[in-house]
Amino acid sequence: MDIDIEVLDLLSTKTHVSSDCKELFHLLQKPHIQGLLCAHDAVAQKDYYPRLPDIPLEVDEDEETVKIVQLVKSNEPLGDGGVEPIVGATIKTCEETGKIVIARIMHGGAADRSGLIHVGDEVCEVNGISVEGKTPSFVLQILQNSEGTITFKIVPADSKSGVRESKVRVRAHFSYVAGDDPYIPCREAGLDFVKGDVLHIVSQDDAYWWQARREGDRNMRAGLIPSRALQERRILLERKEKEKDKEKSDEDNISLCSVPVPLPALCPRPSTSLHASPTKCNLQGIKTKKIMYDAAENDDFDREEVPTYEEVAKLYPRPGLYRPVVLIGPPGVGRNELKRRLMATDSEKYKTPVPYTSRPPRPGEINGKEYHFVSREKMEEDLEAGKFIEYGEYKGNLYGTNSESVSSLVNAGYVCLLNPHYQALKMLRTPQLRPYIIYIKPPTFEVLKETRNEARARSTFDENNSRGFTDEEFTEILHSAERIEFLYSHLFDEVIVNADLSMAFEQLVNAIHRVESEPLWVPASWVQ
Ligand SMILES: Nc1ncnc2c1ncn2[C@@H]1O[C@H](COP(=O)(O)OP(=O)(O)OP(=O)(O)O)[C@@H](O)[C@H]1O
Repeated sequence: MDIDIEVLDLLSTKTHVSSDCKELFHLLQKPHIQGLLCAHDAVAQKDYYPRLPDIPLEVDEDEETVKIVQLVKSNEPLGDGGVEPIVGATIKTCEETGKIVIARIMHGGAADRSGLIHVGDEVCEVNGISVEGKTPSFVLQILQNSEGTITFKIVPADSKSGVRESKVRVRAHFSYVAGDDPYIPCREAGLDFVKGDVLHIVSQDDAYWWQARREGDRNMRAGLIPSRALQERRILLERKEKEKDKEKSDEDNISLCSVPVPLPALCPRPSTSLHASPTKCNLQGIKTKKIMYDAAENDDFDREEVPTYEEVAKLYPRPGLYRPVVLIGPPGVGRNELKRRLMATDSEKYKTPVPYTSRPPRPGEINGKEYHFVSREKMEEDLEAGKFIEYGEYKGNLYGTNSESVSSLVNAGYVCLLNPHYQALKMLRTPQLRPYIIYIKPPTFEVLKETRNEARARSTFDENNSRGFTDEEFTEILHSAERIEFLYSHLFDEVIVNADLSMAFEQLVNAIHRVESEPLWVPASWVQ
């Protein structure tokens, strides 16, 4: 800084200076250059807080194996079972030797950034106080009572497992609050996240506690999260508990009232499916009613997957090759309306595949326009061969969407729009199709009723009459929504609440634009 002033003085006295000198004169007066020079001087003169004490010279016996490390106390964890955060590491008593050792280094924390402390290092002294034979809480007490820098005397672990950062990214399928977790070894070291967050897993060394950062988070320090194995165990345990509670309450109910009281049917349920997945073949504005699927609700507790984390990677958009857009939602929520509007904006961009049916064509129907008409035998053969991404039976006829119809639209450069029954989701979510799944969610009962009645919306529950929705049907939409969310919310890429139709449509257009133009997270297996 002194030199800066000197140079400025010198230049200011000159009357004729070159353009370079003028520029230098100008630059040296800039506040950020002066700030930089001041910072340089402060570091060079060790003029900063806290001032590190001199390293003790009386290092004993085996100098080779002892390390003196000084760290500045900060708000990062050094704990054993949830004590005050201090330097970004946790300690424990080694079961074999009884000595205090470093149990875990938090990625990006002070200890990690120093590069001087490693897992397994033995802590001999803290601030000159021997901790031999002491407990971790004794060490923590010293740390809690100390100010500024902390000096550790450490015996390095024999084999320092070079902690290399993994590149794994996962999408969390559950939300986590470390503060509410009674099992986390150090609450302050935990990382909170919400369902859908993408996490960068930096260490999976511990079987139960991984270290992770939220993707895009500027905080360099990683936090502890439950490992997949731990979370799976928890979910299964929770489910068991719930089942037990349910059984118990059922037993109680039976003892109170031995005759089961049937619940009033909310709306007539149509026939049950031949196979799992249903289809909705409403194309190019042709309203053909086909509620034909499994109305049984036993899929509610039939979720064989335990959704914890899903490994993801970025998929970069490829010009001219668009990912199919799948609209999922409860029947009646407005998926067809949104799809219709989209196709109306640009019929040369958005297409929907023509479904197949074993039903004979009706007068005026053209093969390949409303449907591809095929024999039942042919359709059954193709179903058997797994050629359909969704299919079902309605009034004795088979209906379905052939996967080839989807891929030929995609390969021809169209944005392929699909609004299948939700049970078809798993079949659709493949590395070949790479769909972008948008869940169309109903708003609250009041808003649903108000918006639909205001717009004179037509009920989709009664194929024989054009009439408005009934209250029971609105309730049914919300009930189906709950089931879909329970079963499949971990598969949604995006959620759009269809309250105000034009707002929902705008969100849909924006979502499709994102899919076309931005790299997005997808299951890692899709990009390998
Ligand atoms: N946000 C909205 N506000 C008002 N009316 C809406 C809204 N969204 C959809 N509708 C109307 O609700 C009715 C049902 O919509 P649509 O046919 O799109 O339902 P769907 O989800 O395709 O149901 P299904 O799968 O049973 O055919 C239509 O009359 C549609 O215009």
